[in-house]
Formats: sequence, structure tokens, C-alpha cells
Amino acid sequence: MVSNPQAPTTDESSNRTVTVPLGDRSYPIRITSACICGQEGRGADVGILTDAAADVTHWVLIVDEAVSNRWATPIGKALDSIGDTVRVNVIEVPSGETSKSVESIGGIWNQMLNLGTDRRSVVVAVGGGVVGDLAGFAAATFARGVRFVQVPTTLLAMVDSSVGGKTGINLPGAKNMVGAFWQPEAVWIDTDVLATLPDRTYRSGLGEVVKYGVIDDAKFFDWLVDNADGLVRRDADALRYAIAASCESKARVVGADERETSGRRAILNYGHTFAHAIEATTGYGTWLHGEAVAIGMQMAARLAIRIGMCDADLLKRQSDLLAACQLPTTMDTADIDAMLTVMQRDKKVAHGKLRFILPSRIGHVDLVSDIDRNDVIASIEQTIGKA
Ligand SMILES: NC(=O)c1ccc[n+]([C@@H]2O[C@H](COP(=O)([O-])OP(=O)(O)OC[C@H]3O[C@@H](n4cnc5c(N)ncnc54)[C@H](O)[C@@H]3O)[C@@H](O)[C@H]2O)c1
Ligand SMILES: O=C(O)C(=O)C[C@@H](O)[C@H](O)[C@H](O)COP(=O)(O)O
Ligand SMILES: [Zn+2]
Repeated sequence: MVSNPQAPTTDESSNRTVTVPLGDRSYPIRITSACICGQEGRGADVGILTDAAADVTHWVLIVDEAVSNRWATPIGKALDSIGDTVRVNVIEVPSGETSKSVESIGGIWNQMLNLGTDRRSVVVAVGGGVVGDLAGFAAATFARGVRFVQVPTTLLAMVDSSVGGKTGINLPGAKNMVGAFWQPEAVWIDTDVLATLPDRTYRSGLGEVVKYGVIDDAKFFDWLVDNADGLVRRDADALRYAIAASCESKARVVGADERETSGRRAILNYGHTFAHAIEATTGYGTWLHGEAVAIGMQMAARLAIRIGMCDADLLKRQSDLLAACQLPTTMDTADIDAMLTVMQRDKKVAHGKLRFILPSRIGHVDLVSDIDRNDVIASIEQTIGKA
């Protein structure tokens, strides 16, 4: 069922644009379909890329190897056909979280150098959040910064990682610890690419979608409750609505606090202090990011209950929605000491103290300091079913 009177409007082709409002660095998120595979054998329509950046002499496609043939090749061919004045190169990246590493970024910098990348080159990230974060960081740092465009190919990347300019890599003991804020020139979403996305990876993206409902938009949360089945089945209308609503939430928050200085942007980190500790301590890639976020949100909601910020009903509503999205809400076991060590390196830590994003009601969260370590431990234990 898709029934929200505030559903985003669409143009005749059912394409839609959401703007990330950042003054003269504002950029569009274009939500399209049938653009990459092209209509009636015409090849990819790369107008979104060519409109996004003027005076380009060189396109560098940084591509997840799993989507290279099917989704990046048509883009490369269409860019190639623009003419002799523009070069196109492709750098393939192995799939998976372990590619967000010091070794990978070093390899990419050297390949960019060998390909003659300069400040009139534009990087195009084609892949999920891993390639988006990695390619974005390469663009932010090579030659002290070249332009880039995000072409997200996972649901998670469409609703979250391609928007807002957080780029970077992991260290073995700390997720996203090295990176830069570097905004893309545009985000080009083509929902057709989800046709090849495995179910588990697709559902992982729903973890971040649920997050927006809890942190920012109670009406969207209710809509998700009504439409979870459709989303799991990938109903096209439900999916487009969820992508647009998520992008609108993220664009609004990023526009208000681009570099997470006022604290507003930190709300996007709901569940993430726990999630990043789960990812790092279980080995990157064991839990997908959105799955870890789902479990992390459960831990955060329990922490909020423990300190009297919200009641048990919020946890139940959140758990029910996560379960309806076929996401995990618990894990069998956890190395809590190791998790606490990783959590201490969270970027929200201030004066050595952990700070958490915690809900007071559906649709509202706050950044909270002075949390007792024992409450953190108890929240993890309750979520792994130990207490
Ligand atoms: N920068 C941000 O604001 C931000 C926000 C959220 C998450 N992230 C980061 O994003 C990463 C997770 O992103 P993800 O969930 O997209 O993971 P991912 O990039 O690892 O992609 C998941 C899997 O799907 C495959 N894949 C991608 N697109 C496909 C397609 N269309 N068809 C078939 N297979 C496809 C990939 O090869 C990979 O195996 C994490 O590193 C997380 O930290 C960043
Ligand atoms: O864009 C943001 O800001 C977010 O926090 C979005 C998160 O979903 C994302 O996982 C982000 O990469 C986490 O950032 P970090 O600063 O905690 O590493
Ligand atoms: Zn996230």
C-alpha cells in the first residue's frame, strides 16, 4: 500500500530531483529509471553527468567490480562517444568492506596518477557505499581535490552514503576513521540497477531508511509500518517514495550542519556508535552496515529506556518495523570489552567521553553525554539476549 498525501511529486517521466542545499555548492540528487540501460537501445543517457560538471577533459570511473560490466560499461561507452577531446578511464575495485582500506586508497591514487588525472578530471563513483566512500575520498585528496559524481548502485548508497559528502576509509580498529568532507557535484540514482542487487544487501539498505523515520520523521515512520511488505518485495512505487523521502531527510540535515559542527548532523549517527563497534569487532563485512545499524538502533533504544528518555513502546515499535523489513534485531554473541574499546574512538567522543544519539519519541532524537558505562554494557547485553 502506498498511501501518503505528502508523497513527493514527480514529473512526466516520473523522475524526481531533491536538492542538497549548500549555497553555491548545492547539488541535485536525480532519481531516475531507465537512464543507465537507456531506452530503446539508445545507450546510457549521461546528461546528468555532463550537466553536473563543466569543462571536463577526463572522466575517471571508479567502479565496484560486481557492477562493472552491467552498469558501469554503458556509462563509460556513452561518455566515450562524446568525442576525442574527452578521455574515459575505468578503475575497478574489489567488492566488499575490506576495500575501504589504506591499501586500496594507495592503489587508487597511483592508478589516478598513471592515468594522467588532473583538476579537469571528474571521478564518477559507480557502486555501493564502499566504492562511494572510497572514490569520494580519492577525489577529495588527489591533487588536493577533484570533482566527483556519485552513481549509487545499492539501496543503502541511494538513501544515505551517496548524499552529504562524508568520504573515507576504515582503520582495522576504527570505522571511517580517515576521511574528508567532500561534496559531489551531483548524485545520479537509477533505480533499475537494483535489479541485480542480492536480497540481503537490499534489506541492509532498509536499516538506514528506518533510521530516518526514528530520528526525523514520525509520519514517514508510520508510512514505513504500512508499506514494509511492499518495500521488502521491492514494489516500485514504494521504493521510489522511500528513496525520495530518505534523500529529503538527509539533504535537510546536511544542509543545516554540513560538517557535523552544530550537532544537528550527528542525528544521522543514530545506532552507529554501537553499529561501528559491531562491524569492527566481528570483522568488517561479517555484518552488513545496515544490519549492524539495525542492531545498533536496538541497543541505543534500550539505552534511552535505561536513562529514562523514552518508554518501552518506542523499542517495540522500532523492533516490529525492523522485523517487518526482515532485518536483524539481535545478535548471538558480542565481545563487549572489544566493542567498548572501539566505541571510545567514535568521532562523537568529546573530552574522552562517549556521546550517543538517543530517541525521546519516534521522530525525535538528541545527542546525549554523561552516559554511565554500565548502562552501555547492559544495553548491549539485553540486545544479545544475556540479561
Ligand atoms: N558516507 C556516508 O554518509 C555513509 C552512509 C552510510 C553508509 N556508509 C558506508 O557505506 C558502506 C556500505 O554500503 P553498501 O551497503 O552499499 O555496501 P557495498 O558497497 O559493500 O555493497 C554491498 C554489496 O553489493 C554489491 N553490489 C553493489 N551494487 C550492486 C548491484 N547493483 N547489483 C549487484 N551487486 C551490487 C557490492 O559488490 C557488495 O558486494 C559502509 O562502508 C558504510 O560505512 C557511508
Ligand atoms: O552522513 C552522516 O553524517 C551519517 O552519519 C550517515 C551514516 O549512516 C554513515 O554510516 C556515516 O558514514 C557514519 O559516519 P561516521 O562519521 O560515524 O563515520
Ligand atoms: Zn550508516
